[in-house]
Amino acid sequence: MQLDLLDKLRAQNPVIFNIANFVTVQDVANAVNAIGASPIMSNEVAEAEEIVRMAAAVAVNIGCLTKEQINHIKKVEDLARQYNKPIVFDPVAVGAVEYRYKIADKLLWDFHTSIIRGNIGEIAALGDFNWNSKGIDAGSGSGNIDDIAMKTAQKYHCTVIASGPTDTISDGKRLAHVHNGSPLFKTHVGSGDMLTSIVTAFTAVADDPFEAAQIGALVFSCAGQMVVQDHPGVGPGTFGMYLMDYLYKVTVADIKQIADFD
Ligand SMILES: Nc1ncnc2c1ncn2[C@@H]1O[C@H](COP(=O)(O)OP(=O)(O)OP(=O)(O)O)[C@@H](O)[C@H]1O
Ligand SMILES: Cc1ncsc1CCO
Ligand SMILES: [Mg+2]
Repeated sequence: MQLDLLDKLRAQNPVIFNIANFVTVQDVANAVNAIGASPIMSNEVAEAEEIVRMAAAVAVNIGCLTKEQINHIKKVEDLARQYNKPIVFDPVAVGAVEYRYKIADKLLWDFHTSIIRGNIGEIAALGDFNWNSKGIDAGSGSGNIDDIAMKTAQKYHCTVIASGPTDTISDGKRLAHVHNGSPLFKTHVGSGDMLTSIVTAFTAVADDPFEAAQIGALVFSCAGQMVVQDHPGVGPGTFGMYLMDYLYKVTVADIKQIADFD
Protein backbone atom coordinates (compact mmCIF):
# COMPACT_ATOMS: atom_id res chain seq x y z
CA MET A 1 0.00 0.00 0.00
CA GLN A 2 1.20 3.52 -0.80
CA LEU A 3 1.42 4.96 2.70
CA ASP A 4 3.00 8.18 1.45
CA LEU A 5 -0.43 9.14 0.11
CA LEU A 6 -0.97 10.56 3.60
CA ASP A 7 1.84 13.07 3.04
CA LYS A 8 0.51 13.81 -0.44
CA LEU A 9 -2.94 14.50 0.99
CA ARG A 10 -1.53 16.92 3.55
CA ALA A 11 0.56 18.68 0.91
CA GLN A 12 -2.38 19.11 -1.46
CA ASN A 13 -5.08 19.90 1.14
CA PRO A 14 -7.93 19.14 -1.30
CA VAL A 15 -11.41 20.59 -0.81
CA ILE A 16 -13.93 17.86 0.08
CA PHE A 17 -17.64 18.54 -0.46
CA ASN A 18 -19.80 16.75 2.14
CA ILE A 19 -23.52 16.24 2.16
CA ALA A 20 -23.56 15.32 5.84
CA ASN A 21 -26.14 14.43 8.46
CA PHE A 22 -26.99 16.77 11.34
CA VAL A 23 -25.95 14.22 13.98
CA THR A 24 -22.28 14.00 13.02
CA VAL A 25 -21.63 16.95 10.74
CA GLN A 26 -19.13 18.63 13.05
CA ASP A 27 -17.17 15.44 13.72
CA VAL A 28 -16.96 14.84 9.98
CA ALA A 29 -15.75 18.38 9.25
CA ASN A 30 -13.15 18.18 12.01
CA ALA A 31 -11.94 14.72 10.99
CA VAL A 32 -11.48 15.78 7.36
CA ASN A 33 -9.69 18.92 8.52
CA ALA A 34 -7.49 17.07 11.02
CA ILE A 35 -6.27 14.51 8.48
CA GLY A 36 -5.17 17.34 6.19
CA ALA A 37 -7.99 18.01 3.72
CA SER A 38 -10.37 20.99 3.58
CA PRO A 39 -14.04 20.18 4.29
CA ILE A 40 -17.03 22.13 3.03
CA MET A 41 -20.60 21.22 3.92
CA SER A 42 -23.59 22.39 1.90
CA ASN A 43 -27.35 21.76 1.68
CA GLU A 44 -28.25 24.32 -0.98
CA VAL A 45 -28.90 23.42 -4.61
CA ALA A 46 -28.20 26.98 -5.79
CA GLU A 47 -24.54 26.76 -4.78
CA ALA A 48 -24.03 23.13 -5.79
CA GLU A 49 -22.22 23.84 -9.07
CA GLU A 50 -19.72 26.25 -7.55
CA ILE A 51 -18.88 23.85 -4.76
CA VAL A 52 -18.60 20.74 -6.95
CA ARG A 53 -16.21 22.66 -9.23
CA MET A 54 -13.94 23.69 -6.36
CA ALA A 55 -14.01 20.27 -4.69
CA ALA A 56 -11.71 17.36 -5.47
CA ALA A 57 -14.37 14.81 -4.45
CA VAL A 58 -17.87 14.51 -2.97
CA ALA A 59 -19.07 12.52 0.07
CA VAL A 60 -22.80 11.78 0.20
CA ASN A 61 -24.20 10.66 3.56
CA ILE A 62 -27.91 9.82 3.79
CA GLY A 63 -28.07 9.72 7.61
CA CYS A 64 -30.86 12.28 8.00
CA LEU A 65 -32.58 12.08 4.64
CA THR A 66 -35.37 14.45 3.52
CA LYS A 67 -37.16 14.74 0.15
CA GLU A 68 -35.50 18.10 -0.36
CA GLN A 69 -32.12 16.53 0.31
CA ILE A 70 -32.75 13.76 -2.21
CA ASN A 71 -33.16 16.43 -4.91
CA HIS A 72 -29.99 18.09 -3.69
CA ILE A 73 -28.09 14.80 -3.85
CA LYS A 74 -29.31 14.16 -7.41
CA LYS A 75 -28.17 17.60 -8.51
CA VAL A 76 -24.77 17.25 -6.82
CA GLU A 77 -24.20 13.75 -8.18
CA ASP A 78 -25.13 14.90 -11.68
CA LEU A 79 -22.65 17.77 -11.38
CA ALA A 80 -19.99 15.41 -10.02
CA ARG A 81 -20.41 13.29 -13.16
CA GLN A 82 -20.21 16.40 -15.36
CA TYR A 83 -17.02 17.66 -13.68
CA ASN A 84 -15.49 14.21 -13.22
CA LYS A 85 -15.33 14.31 -9.41
CA PRO A 86 -15.46 10.99 -7.52
CA ILE A 87 -18.50 10.28 -5.34
CA VAL A 88 -18.22 8.31 -2.09
CA PHE A 89 -21.57 7.15 -0.69
CA ASP A 90 -22.48 6.33 2.93
CA PRO A 91 -25.74 4.30 2.96
CA VAL A 92 -26.64 4.97 6.60
CA ALA A 93 -29.25 2.47 7.88
CA VAL A 94 -30.27 1.04 4.49
CA GLY A 95 -30.30 -2.37 6.14
CA ALA A 96 -32.95 -1.26 8.63
CA VAL A 97 -35.09 1.28 6.76
CA GLU A 98 -36.66 0.09 3.51
CA TYR A 99 -37.31 3.67 2.34
CA ARG A 100 -33.60 4.44 2.54
CA TYR A 101 -32.70 1.22 0.74
CA LYS A 102 -34.93 2.20 -2.19
CA ILE A 103 -33.53 5.72 -2.41
CA ALA A 104 -29.92 4.55 -2.09
CA ASP A 105 -30.34 1.75 -4.64
CA LYS A 106 -31.82 4.17 -7.19
CA LEU A 107 -29.08 6.75 -6.64
CA LEU A 108 -26.43 4.05 -7.00
CA TRP A 109 -27.94 2.88 -10.31
CA ASP A 110 -28.48 6.39 -11.69
CA PHE A 111 -25.10 7.94 -10.85
CA HIS A 112 -21.69 6.34 -10.93
CA THR A 113 -20.34 6.06 -7.40
CA SER A 114 -16.64 5.37 -6.89
CA ILE A 115 -16.87 3.96 -3.36
CA ILE A 116 -19.67 2.78 -1.06
CA ARG A 117 -18.60 2.77 2.61
CA GLY A 118 -20.99 1.18 5.07
CA ASN A 119 -21.06 -1.27 7.94
CA ILE A 120 -21.64 -4.91 7.05
CA GLY A 121 -25.42 -4.67 7.66
CA GLU A 122 -25.66 -1.83 5.14
CA ILE A 123 -23.41 -3.46 2.56
CA ALA A 124 -25.27 -6.78 2.89
CA ALA A 125 -28.62 -5.01 2.32
CA LEU A 126 -27.35 -3.28 -0.82
CA GLY A 127 -25.98 -6.58 -2.11
CA ASP A 128 -29.34 -8.33 -1.44
CA PHE A 129 -27.91 -10.63 1.25
CA ASN A 130 -29.75 -11.68 4.40
CA TRP A 131 -28.53 -9.79 7.46
CA ASN A 132 -30.23 -8.45 10.60
CA SER A 133 -29.25 -4.78 10.65
CA LYS A 134 -30.19 -2.73 13.69
CA GLY A 135 -30.85 0.97 13.06
CA ILE A 136 -27.58 2.64 12.11
CA ASP A 137 -25.63 -0.34 13.48
CA ALA A 138 -24.37 -3.41 11.65
CA GLY A 139 -26.53 -5.84 13.68
CA SER A 140 -25.87 -9.53 13.22
CA GLY A 141 -25.61 -12.05 10.43
CA SER A 142 -23.75 -15.11 9.35
CA GLY A 143 -22.86 -14.44 5.72
CA ASN A 144 -19.33 -14.47 4.36
CA ILE A 145 -18.14 -10.85 4.50
CA ASP A 146 -15.64 -11.22 1.64
CA ASP A 147 -18.39 -12.59 -0.58
CA ILE A 148 -20.85 -9.86 0.45
CA ALA A 149 -18.34 -7.05 -0.19
CA MET A 150 -17.30 -8.50 -3.55
CA LYS A 151 -20.84 -9.15 -4.84
CA THR A 152 -22.06 -5.72 -3.73
CA ALA A 153 -19.11 -4.11 -5.53
CA GLN A 154 -19.99 -6.11 -8.66
CA LYS A 155 -23.65 -5.10 -8.44
CA TYR A 156 -22.89 -1.37 -8.44
CA HIS A 157 -19.59 -1.48 -10.42
CA CYS A 158 -17.67 0.30 -7.72
CA THR A 159 -15.39 -0.23 -4.73
CA VAL A 160 -17.03 -1.27 -1.46
CA ILE A 161 -15.78 -0.92 2.11
CA ALA A 162 -17.64 -3.09 4.61
CA SER A 163 -16.32 -1.65 7.87
CA GLY A 164 -16.23 -3.36 11.26
CA PRO A 165 -13.63 -5.08 13.44
CA THR A 166 -11.94 -5.86 10.11
CA ASP A 167 -12.56 -3.50 7.21
CA THR A 168 -13.18 -5.57 4.09
CA ILE A 169 -12.57 -3.80 0.79
CA SER A 170 -13.42 -5.05 -2.71
CA ASP A 171 -13.66 -3.61 -6.20
CA GLY A 172 -15.53 -6.67 -7.41
CA LYS A 173 -12.31 -8.51 -8.35
CA ARG A 174 -9.72 -7.75 -5.69
CA LEU A 175 -10.10 -8.06 -1.91
CA ALA A 176 -8.19 -6.28 0.86
CA HIS A 177 -8.55 -6.24 4.64
CA VAL A 178 -7.53 -3.75 7.32
CA HIS A 179 -7.33 -5.38 10.76
CA ASN A 180 -6.35 -2.33 12.82
CA GLY A 181 -8.79 -0.42 14.99
CA SER A 182 -10.39 -0.54 18.42
CA PRO A 183 -13.81 -1.58 19.77
CA LEU A 184 -14.07 2.00 21.08
CA PHE A 185 -14.90 3.15 17.55
CA LYS A 186 -18.33 1.62 18.10
CA THR A 187 -18.93 3.79 21.17
CA HIS A 188 -18.54 6.97 19.16
CA VAL A 189 -21.52 7.61 16.87
CA GLY A 190 -20.24 8.90 13.57
CA SER A 191 -17.02 6.88 13.39
CA GLY A 192 -18.31 5.45 10.13
CA ASP A 193 -19.29 8.88 8.80
CA MET A 194 -15.79 10.18 9.55
CA LEU A 195 -14.26 7.18 7.78
CA THR A 196 -16.42 7.80 4.70
CA SER A 197 -15.30 11.42 4.35
CA ILE A 198 -11.65 10.60 5.06
CA VAL A 199 -11.75 7.96 2.33
CA THR A 200 -13.31 10.64 0.08
CA ALA A 201 -10.31 12.87 0.81
CA PHE A 202 -7.94 10.09 -0.26
CA THR A 203 -9.69 9.74 -3.64
CA ALA A 204 -8.13 13.14 -4.41
CA VAL A 205 -4.59 11.74 -4.24
CA ALA A 206 -4.88 8.00 -4.96
CA ASP A 207 -4.61 6.46 -8.42
CA ASP A 208 -7.87 4.54 -8.08
CA PRO A 209 -10.80 4.13 -5.65
CA PHE A 210 -9.61 0.73 -4.40
CA GLU A 211 -6.33 2.30 -3.30
CA ALA A 212 -8.12 5.30 -1.72
CA ALA A 213 -10.38 2.93 0.21
CA GLN A 214 -7.45 0.94 1.58
CA ILE A 215 -5.29 3.86 2.66
CA GLY A 216 -8.29 5.74 4.12
CA ALA A 217 -9.38 2.74 6.16
CA LEU A 218 -5.82 2.04 7.32
CA VAL A 219 -5.02 5.59 8.41
CA PHE A 220 -8.33 5.99 10.26
CA SER A 221 -8.14 2.61 12.00
CA CYS A 222 -4.50 3.13 13.01
CA ALA A 223 -5.24 6.59 14.44
CA GLY A 224 -7.95 5.09 16.66
CA GLN A 225 -5.74 2.18 17.67
CA MET A 226 -2.95 4.59 18.66
CA VAL A 227 -5.38 6.56 20.85
CA VAL A 228 -6.07 3.44 22.88
CA GLN A 229 -2.43 2.29 22.97
CA ASP A 230 -1.25 5.67 24.29
CA HIS A 231 -4.23 6.24 26.67
CA PRO A 232 -5.31 2.89 28.14
CA GLY A 233 -8.02 4.52 30.32
CA VAL A 234 -9.79 6.21 27.43
CA GLY A 235 -13.61 5.95 27.25
CA PRO A 236 -16.27 6.92 24.71
CA GLY A 237 -16.07 10.67 25.40
CA THR A 238 -12.32 11.13 25.39
CA PHE A 239 -11.86 8.62 22.55
CA GLY A 240 -13.65 11.02 20.21
CA MET A 241 -11.50 13.95 21.34
CA TYR A 242 -8.21 12.08 21.12
CA LEU A 243 -9.17 10.67 17.73
CA MET A 244 -9.07 14.21 16.27
CA ASP A 245 -5.63 14.76 17.82
CA TYR A 246 -4.31 11.51 16.38
CA LEU A 247 -5.80 12.10 12.93
CA TYR A 248 -3.85 15.35 12.96
CA LYS A 249 -0.53 14.00 14.22
CA VAL A 250 -0.36 10.41 12.91
CA THR A 251 2.63 9.96 10.56
CA VAL A 252 3.53 7.44 7.88
CA ALA A 253 6.21 6.10 10.24
CA ASP A 254 3.61 5.57 13.02
CA ILE A 255 1.35 3.69 10.63
CA LYS A 256 4.21 1.50 9.35
CA GLN A 257 4.85 0.33 12.91
CA ILE A 258 1.34 -1.00 13.55
CA ALA A 259 -0.24 -1.53 10.11
CA ASP A 260 -1.98 -4.89 9.90
CA PHE A 261 -3.49 -5.44 6.46
CA ASP A 262 -3.60 -7.91 3.60
N1 LIG B 1 -14.75 -3.92 17.02
C1 LIG B 1 -13.99 -3.09 16.28
N2 LIG B 1 -12.65 -3.20 16.32
C2 LIG B 1 -11.88 -2.40 15.60
N3 LIG B 1 -12.34 -1.38 14.80
C3 LIG B 1 -13.66 -1.24 14.71
C4 LIG B 1 -14.56 -2.07 15.44
N4 LIG B 1 -15.82 -1.69 15.13
C5 LIG B 1 -15.71 -0.67 14.27
N5 LIG B 1 -14.42 -0.38 14.00
C6 LIG B 1 -13.92 0.70 13.15
O1 LIG B 1 -14.81 1.79 13.30
C7 LIG B 1 -14.91 2.55 12.10
C8 LIG B 1 -16.37 2.77 11.77
O2 LIG B 1 -16.92 1.55 11.32
P1 LIG B 1 -18.39 1.06 11.69
O3 LIG B 1 -18.57 -0.21 10.93
O4 LIG B 1 -18.58 1.07 13.14
O5 LIG B 1 -19.24 2.22 10.97
P2 LIG B 1 -20.76 2.62 11.15
O6 LIG B 1 -21.55 1.47 11.69
O7 LIG B 1 -21.22 3.20 9.87
O8 LIG B 1 -20.63 3.79 12.23
P3 LIG B 1 -21.58 5.06 12.48
O9 LIG B 1 -22.90 4.76 11.87
O10 LIG B 1 -21.63 5.24 13.96
O11 LIG B 1 -20.94 6.23 11.83
C9 LIG B 1 -14.11 1.78 11.07
O12 LIG B 1 -12.87 2.43 10.88
C10 LIG B 1 -13.92 0.39 11.67
O13 LIG B 1 -12.71 -0.17 11.27
C1 LIG C 1 -27.58 8.33 15.05
C2 LIG C 1 -27.81 8.72 13.65
N1 LIG C 1 -29.08 8.77 13.16
C3 LIG C 1 -29.12 9.13 11.88
S1 LIG C 1 -27.59 9.43 11.22
C4 LIG C 1 -26.85 9.07 12.71
C5 LIG C 1 -25.38 9.16 12.88
C6 LIG C 1 -24.63 8.02 12.30
O1 LIG C 1 -24.55 8.11 10.93
MG1 LIG D 1 -22.81 4.49 9.56
